[in-house]
Amino acid sequence: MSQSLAHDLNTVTLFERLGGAAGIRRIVDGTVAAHMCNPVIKARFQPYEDQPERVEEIKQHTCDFFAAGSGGPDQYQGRSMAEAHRDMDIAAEEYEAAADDIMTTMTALNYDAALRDEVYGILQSLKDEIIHK
Ligand code: HEM
Repeated sequence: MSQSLAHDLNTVTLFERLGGAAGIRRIVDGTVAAHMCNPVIKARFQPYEDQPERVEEIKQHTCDFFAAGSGGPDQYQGRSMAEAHRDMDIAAEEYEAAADDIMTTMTALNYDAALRDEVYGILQSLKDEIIHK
């Protein structure tokens, strides 16, 4: 067996370890629900409460973003992170609150600490594109 085929057979992508599209959807649903009651950032998301179609579109884009970035088959069709968040003036404290909501949701869904740390590292790598400087 060639080296690269052996490698492909042994590599389980992050997408698969997150439980594929269904796992990512559960994380995104739980995280959006957590954002809606997180005192640091809820004001950012509450205006969308009466726009269920827009919420669904944002959730779909977020699912695709994580799927595309973790080795899944989906294409991301939304805006770049810098473009989507540029005009929001997001503070570092808000960024940490959003990342905490993702970690809390992953804990509630029984993802282990190693997987949570891996996702947290990816989130940190996006920070500069999202917060206001
Ligand atoms: C690593 C952290 C984050 C990721 C990966 C992320 C990801 C995304 C994605 C994929 C979208 C959809 C873009 C589109 O539909 O074109 C989005 C939209 C949005 N994000 Fe984030 N985001 C992050 C952090 C934050 C933070 C910290 C806030 C505010 C506290 C925030 C507030 C929003 C809002 C309000 C929208 C809707 C924008 C609109 O309707 O135009 N995001 N985000």
